[in-house]
Order: sequence, then C-alpha cells, then structure tokens
Amino acid sequence: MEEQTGPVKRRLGVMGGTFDPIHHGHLVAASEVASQFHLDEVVFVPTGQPWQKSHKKVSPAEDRYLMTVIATASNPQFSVSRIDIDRGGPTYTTDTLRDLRALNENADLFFITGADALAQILTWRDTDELFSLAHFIGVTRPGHILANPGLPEDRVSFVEVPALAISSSDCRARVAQGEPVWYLVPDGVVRYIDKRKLYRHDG
Ligand SMILES: Nc1ncnc2c1ncn2[C@@H]1O[C@H](COP(=O)(O)OP(=O)(O)OP(=O)(O)O)[C@@H](O)[C@H]1O
Ligand SMILES: O=C(O)c1ccc[n+]([C@@H]2O[C@H](COP(=O)([O-])O)[C@@H](O)[C@H]2O)c1
Repeated sequence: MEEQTGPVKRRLGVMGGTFDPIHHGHLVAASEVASQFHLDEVVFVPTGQPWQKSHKKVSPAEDRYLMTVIATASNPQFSVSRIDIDRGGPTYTTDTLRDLRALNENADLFFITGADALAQILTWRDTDELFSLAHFIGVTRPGHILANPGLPEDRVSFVEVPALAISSSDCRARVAQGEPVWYLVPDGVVRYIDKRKLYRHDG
C-alpha cells in the first residue's frame, strides 16, 4: 500500500516587534533563523498597541509599519503584515498567530523572539494557547541570557545570531541627542526618521 503524504507545509517565520525603529539587530536575527530553520518566508509583524509598553511613548503605527517595509523591501524572503495594526486594540501574540494561521492554512509557524522578550513570555496573554500555535525560536541578544523560561521543551529552540548590540531605545536616544544612527538602521530608515522628524525632542 502506498504511504499517504500530505502537501509539503510551508515554513513561515514570524518576527513580531514594535520596531520603533526597526534596526539591523532585528534583520540579522530574522535572516539567521531563516537560514538555520530553512524558512520559506519571514513575515515581520509590527505591533498595533504594545500593551506592555503602554507606559512608554510609542511612535504612530503607520510610521513603524512604513519603516519596517522600507527595511525589508529588498529581501525577497521578507514581508510585512499589518494584521496587528489593523485589528486595533492591544496586541496579543495569540491573536497574531491565530490570524496568521487562518491566512496560511498550509504552513508551520515559527515565532522569532530575542532573549529579552523570551524571558518575559510567561507574562504574555493566554500562554497555554500561545505555545500550541507556533514553535518558538529564542535568539541570542547582547546583554541578555538566552534560556527556556518554562515553555514546553518541544515548543522552543535556541539560535545563536551574530551579536549586534543595537536597540530601538538606543537609536531613539541617539536621534534625540543629534547623534547618528547610520549603520545601526538601514539607510532608508535613517532618511525616513529624518523626513518625519521622529524621536526629536521637538518632533
Ligand atoms: N539586537 C538584537 N538582537 C537580537 N534580537 C533582538 C535585537 N533587538 C531586538 N531583538 C528582538 O526583536 C524583537 C522586537 O524587538 P523590539 O521591536 O522591541 O526592539 P528593541 O530594540 O528591543 O526595542 P526597545 O529598545 O524600544 O525595547 C524582540 O523579540 C527582541 O527581543
Ligand atoms: O501576547 C502578549 O501578551 C505579548 C506581550 C508582550 C509582547 N508581545 C509580543 O512580543 C513581540 C515583541 O514585543 P516588543 O514590545 O518587545 O517589541 C511582539 O510581537 C509583541 O506583540 C506579546
């Protein structure tokens, strides 16, 4: 009897973030995981309202979305989704993954997260459901320890990515102080920040 095999599933990486602004640390992490996990595509998903950053000033979603498009446009493996922005309300990754599954029925999802975000994951909403929706890939980040914070062992993997000590907070602070962000973020993002006067004290 011939063995029944289903259609080959696509391997879809999901890189969620506030991306305020997107920087080369995000892009290297996504590229490295795509290579090591043989992903067909990585979809970057800018948050709508990042509820755990509600005490901080976050730039308009449209600016963060456009910077993410600018930063990823030249890579045919990268795309950007508006689902978290268009849903409205606080952003929960369970919603992100549920929506992406509905849009990509024949795909396995791999959610990429830095060591700092992974360490906080048990504070996210609906963690029981969360771990059933995707495989989680924790990536190294300078200044943070990469460890399993208590996810089921078969739902999480760890990847060492080239160490880039870049953060969005540092990029924002540099712009506010008149310091350059060239080579920390893609050139088009430097120009967009300048054009929209983002992160300036008078902006
Ligand atoms: N330099 C980096 N190396 C590896 N992963 C990173 C790096 N920067 C951010 N990440 C990961 O990318 C995801 C989105 O991060 P986010 O948009 O919050 O950027 P951030 O630099 O951490 O921002 P902020 O400084 O404003 O908190 C998170 O999972 C985070 O851990
Ligand atoms: O689901 C949650 O409750 C939750 C809480 C905090 C962060 N997240 C997700 O974690 C990713 C990184 O978030 P951030 O705020 O560090 O850029 C992004 O996709 C967020 O939607 C998700």
